[in-house]
Amino acid sequence: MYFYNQKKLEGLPCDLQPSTVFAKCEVIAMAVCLASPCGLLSDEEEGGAAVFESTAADVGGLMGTRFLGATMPEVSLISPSLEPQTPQRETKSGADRRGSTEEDAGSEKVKVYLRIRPLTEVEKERGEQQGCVFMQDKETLMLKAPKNSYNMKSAERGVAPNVHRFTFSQICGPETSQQEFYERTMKDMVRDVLRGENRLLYTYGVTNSGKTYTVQGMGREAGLLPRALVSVFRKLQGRLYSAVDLKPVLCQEVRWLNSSEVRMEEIRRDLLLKEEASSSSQNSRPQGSVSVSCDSGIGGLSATSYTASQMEDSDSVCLEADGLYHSGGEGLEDGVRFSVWVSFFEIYNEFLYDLLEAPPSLQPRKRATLRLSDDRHGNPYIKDLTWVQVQSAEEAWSICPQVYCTHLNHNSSRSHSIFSMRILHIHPENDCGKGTRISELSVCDLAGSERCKEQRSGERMKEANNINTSLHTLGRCITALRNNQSNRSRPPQVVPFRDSKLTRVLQGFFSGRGRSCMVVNINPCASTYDETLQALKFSAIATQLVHGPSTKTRVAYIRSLLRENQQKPNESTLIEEEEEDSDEEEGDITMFDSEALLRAIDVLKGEVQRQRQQQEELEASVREQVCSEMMEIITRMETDFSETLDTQRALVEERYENKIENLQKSLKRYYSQELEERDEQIARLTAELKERRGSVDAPPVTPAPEAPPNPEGLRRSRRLASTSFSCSSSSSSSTLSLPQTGELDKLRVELEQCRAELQEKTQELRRYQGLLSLPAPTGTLTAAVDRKLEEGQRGLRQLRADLQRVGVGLQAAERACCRNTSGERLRQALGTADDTLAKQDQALVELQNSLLLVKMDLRKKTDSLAQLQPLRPLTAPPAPGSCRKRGCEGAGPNAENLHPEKRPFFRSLFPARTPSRKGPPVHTPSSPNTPYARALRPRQQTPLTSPSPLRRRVNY
Ligand SMILES: Nc1ncnc2c1ncn2[C@@H]1O[C@H](COP(=O)(O)OP(=O)(O)OP(=O)(O)O)[C@@H](O)[C@H]1O
Repeated sequence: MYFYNQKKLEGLPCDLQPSTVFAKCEVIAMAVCLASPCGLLSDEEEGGAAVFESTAADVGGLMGTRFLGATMPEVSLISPSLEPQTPQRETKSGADRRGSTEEDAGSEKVKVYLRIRPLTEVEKERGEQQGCVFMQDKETLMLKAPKNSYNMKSAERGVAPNVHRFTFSQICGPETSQQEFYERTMKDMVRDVLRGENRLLYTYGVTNSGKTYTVQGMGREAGLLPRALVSVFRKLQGRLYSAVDLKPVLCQEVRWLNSSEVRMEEIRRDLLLKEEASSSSQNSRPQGSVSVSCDSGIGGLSATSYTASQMEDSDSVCLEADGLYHSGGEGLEDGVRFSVWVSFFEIYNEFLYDLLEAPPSLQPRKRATLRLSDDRHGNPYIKDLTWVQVQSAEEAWSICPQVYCTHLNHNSSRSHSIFSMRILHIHPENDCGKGTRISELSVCDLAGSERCKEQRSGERMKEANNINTSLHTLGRCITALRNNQSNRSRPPQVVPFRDSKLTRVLQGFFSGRGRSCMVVNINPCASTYDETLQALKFSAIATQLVHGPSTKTRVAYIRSLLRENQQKPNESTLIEEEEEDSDEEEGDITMFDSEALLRAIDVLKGEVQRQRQQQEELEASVREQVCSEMMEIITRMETDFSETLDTQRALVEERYENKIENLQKSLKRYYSQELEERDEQIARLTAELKERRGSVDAPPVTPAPEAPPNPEGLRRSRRLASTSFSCSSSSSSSTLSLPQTGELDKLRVELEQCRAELQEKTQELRRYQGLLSLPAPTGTLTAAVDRKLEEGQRGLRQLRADLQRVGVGLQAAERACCRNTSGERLRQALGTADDTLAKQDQALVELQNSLLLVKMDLRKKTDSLAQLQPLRPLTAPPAPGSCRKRGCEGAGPNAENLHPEKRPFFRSLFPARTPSRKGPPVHTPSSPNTPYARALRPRQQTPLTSPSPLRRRVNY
């Protein structure tokens, strides 16, 4: 939003792409900061200033501070060059650079000088200096924010650094004299101007920083301008063109004046000089010999009646003679005569005023404004600006200081004032001024930046706004120029010269028609620290500017263009002539006639056309190439994608097939185990039941010697193996049921044996009963036992039927499991099987209970028999294989304490036949080895467990 608004302010398009926006950020940030010369230092500006500083020091710094959220550097650094200056480069700024001003054109940085003025007496008394300005070395200045400054407040909030470092081409401290400063700054410029170059020097600084002192001077300390004038005229001594018939017009053209015009020019000059002389004498008379305000202090310059001592002093402030002067015009073109013309105007509230228009006494009350126009080459010039030919430095100064005084009194440096000196280089053979070259030296004293908030009245506020607007525009122009220079790969940015009068007037010096140099004035007072800081930031951009190509470069370029166009014979002669000229002397664009320039333009047009066509062809081929490459990439991507998709699909399918298979296997295994367990359980129960039933008739048996190895594991492994091999076919059910059927048959046979044995025993028992003539209760007991046995047999039959049903159900479940893995159906089948098994369990439990009851009855019966034993007649021979022979000592009193299930069934049933020998029961060959007895032996060791839950669901 911030940038959007700024762009609207700047008139930039708002539909920029993000990348473009970021590219523009730097410019905008700088523009925002450059708006600060108004002195309105808000907190936001301080934040923006930090952005600016980082930008100036390092292009990446902008993102670093503002956008990437990097921490604020403690010290900001602003340098004229992005790269550190090498010592080689520094040494070049000396005498070596003289005479080679153009050799590195296009790469040399714009010179920015800093001048720190000393404190005045008043300021010293006020205790102004608080150590906020340090000269680190001749090129580096350190600023440290004083306590009450805005900058310090911002620094305390962490939004701006409180120490700033600026680097300049050269820093001149308070002790630097006017002469020294002139030599460092203006001397070379004067030399270049006399050689035909255009030069601009402009001073910038806050109010009361010493700009006027630097340009004009004070008292006997002459400033840069009077020194430059003196230097020029001394160097041109004896070479001046005294006639007034050649006059500079438009931007940089010369016009031949007719006699009446010459006369008019002479009258104007006389009037100005006379007026100046009279005003000076008026000024001097009441003030006596002390003419401070208008006195240049330079010997020979002032036309006013100075005292003798002043003149002497003035003479002593003589400019140091340079090489050109000593050689009596050495370095100047031979035979060329020079005509010097001066103009002076100001830009006040964005209006141009001619300060040489007419003597003040002749001026109407309301001053006329001047208009800016463009010549046929598009160069701006001030229409109707007064140019006065001067024959000496005194004449030039006699006009200008007078106007300076007026100007100062009138506007008090609230305008930008520009003094220009045009030197016509007149060749004696050139008729009517043809081929006359013009060079120009301009000195611009920019208005000081001021705080708008201190300008309470409307007029002052307007002045300050206009000053700041023009300075802001100057800053934008410099920024745009710098961007164009530093980023040649991008299309050039439009430099907004037309946005203010000041930049439009100075445009030529920034766009190749000459060179500029900036002088920054500061005062070391703590009270103006914030304004000083802003002024330095403003100047920091200028330090990064590079001089544009000089006029000579342009001339050479035009010549090269014309050389390309040599096909036409008549043109070649012309070019030869021009080449001869060029060998002779380099000139500026005015040396070409219009035909040659038009031809050059045609060549350029053709070149533009050719390049455009080339670009179009290149673009078309690039587009085609990009399209085909993109298509290739897209096709490759499609293929890769479909391949990946197929692979993924196959993988997923395989994974799920494996999962299903595993699930089926695990289900099969689970239900096979379940079936096996059930089978075994049923078999065990059946066997137990048979054994129980058999034991009713069987004689007491000795405990089984050692239980045979549990066939359960073998059976299970056998069944598992058969299950795994038999897979899901129905054959698995037959495989499972075959051994079961055989066993059942076997059991049935054994059961029949047991039954027969039981019947035999029953008969024997009845015989005994008959012998004993037992009372009724015994018969009742026997009947109860019989009844119970019958019940047990019924239960057994029932159990068998149930078992068959369960087997069928389980087989059906097995088939369902293997055929269809549908969980629901499987669960239903399992539920049914579970129910059946539960019922069977219940029936078994009931059967067990019945057996227990039978056992209890039998025990009672046995007890009764034991009581009746002494009453039995000894005549009766013992039956073969009776209990007496088998021995049942272990079933004595100890046996009574055992659990009914754990006591030997037949021993408890027939205790009378238990052998009397002690020790563990021994399995004798005579012991009955019925299936029931065999089944009973392991049961005696392993009591029947309660029915386990039949269902263990698999969680999946
Ligand atoms: N280098 C210097 N040596 C001694 N005194 C100086 C120097 N520079 C400036 N001064 C003094 O500082 C005061 C202010 O200078 P000056 O009037 O030139 O400032 P300014 O920037 O032109 O102000 P304004 O913008 O208001 O015109 C003057 O009294 C001047 O004599």
